Amino acid sequence: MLFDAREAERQAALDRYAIVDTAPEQAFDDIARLAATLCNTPAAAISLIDHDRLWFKARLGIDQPQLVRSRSLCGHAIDAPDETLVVHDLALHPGYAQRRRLGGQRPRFYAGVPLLSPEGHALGVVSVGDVEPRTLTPAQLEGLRLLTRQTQHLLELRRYLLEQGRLLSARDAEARDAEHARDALQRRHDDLEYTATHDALTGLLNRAGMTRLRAQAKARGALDTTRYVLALLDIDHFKQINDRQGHLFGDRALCAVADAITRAIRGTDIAVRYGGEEFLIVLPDTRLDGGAEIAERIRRQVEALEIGAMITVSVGIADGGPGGETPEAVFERADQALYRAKAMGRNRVVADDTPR
Ligand SMILES: Nc1nc2c(ncn2[C@@H]2O[C@H](COP(=O)(O)OP(=O)(O)OP(=O)(O)O)[C@@H](O)[C@H]2O)c(=O)[nH]1
Repeated sequence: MLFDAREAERQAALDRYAIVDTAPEQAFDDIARLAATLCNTPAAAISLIDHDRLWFKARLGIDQPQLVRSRSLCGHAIDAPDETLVVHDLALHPGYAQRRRLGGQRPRFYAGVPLLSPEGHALGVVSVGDVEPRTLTPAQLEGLRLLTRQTQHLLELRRYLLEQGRLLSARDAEARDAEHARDALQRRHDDLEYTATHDALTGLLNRAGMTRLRAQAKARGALDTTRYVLALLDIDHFKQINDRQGHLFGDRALCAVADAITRAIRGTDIAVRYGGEEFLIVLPDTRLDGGAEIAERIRRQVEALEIGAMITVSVGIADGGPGGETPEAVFERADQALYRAKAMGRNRVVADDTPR
């Protein structure tokens, strides 16, 4: 039971390196070659004890990529993790059931240094082997131990780099999530801003949108430095249309008028659904006669609409420009002109002619 718990901890320690069944790596291969050169043996290996097998991270002169754990010599690493095991002649130790083949021959000589984790768990063995019985000099044994220590450092470095890679990708994922959240928030903000500043029925700017636009320096500049025309457009007898044709038809008529306005103006002009059936059109860089032409074009287009009932509009226009009058005063004059258009019988454009 105690053994099971210790073995589980040992296996968990090995698993943290995520190294078993990975591809060969030059640094580990180099250490195995150094061990073979140092000890003058035809075989050397860096092996890891994984569940019921011994898996070679690096091997030189060994035919199989892994061994059955119970038939390997690795048990010594677990039984005596601080000791180097040297078996001068395996043939004299029938207990060591050696199935491993070294270049097709049976191994006779084995020396292995346990490979430990910083907490002292036996992860595997750095070993050398030969097909002849033999021994190692004290210097060779010491060298093998030093190479084992280097392997431990290499394992730690490898685990550290893996961990850093994992942390980096986690941070990248977090940054991506934050960016998505920011984008979603921005989209939500844009949606709310659009909803707040646009009329849901016609898609034109609403009064709040117009106010927001007026507050923008660019729009203020356009009205302060160039001549412009304000047009106030009102659908005639709209109450009657609603009463006779129903509210849904009334809504359709409002959309059709908004479309007619949008079709008649330029991209730099501004159309606003100002009230229920009242629209404000701002025509920057325009003189009164030009504004009257555009207003007349809209009026004709509305008159020509074929939506099931005749619709007409009355339009009052006034011009403004740099210096003197505020846009509010120009608006007031356009409103007066609209009033006169209504009074003169509707379905017409009236330009403000107040002497100034
Ligand atoms: N269907 C619909 N009707 C609206 C909407 N907003 C305002 N109205 C209606 O528009 C009508 C406006 O009526 P009035 O202000 O009396 O003006 P009018 O009937 O157009 O008369 P004149 O402007 O004098 O030609 C009212 O009946 C409102 O209920 C809307 O979004 N949809």
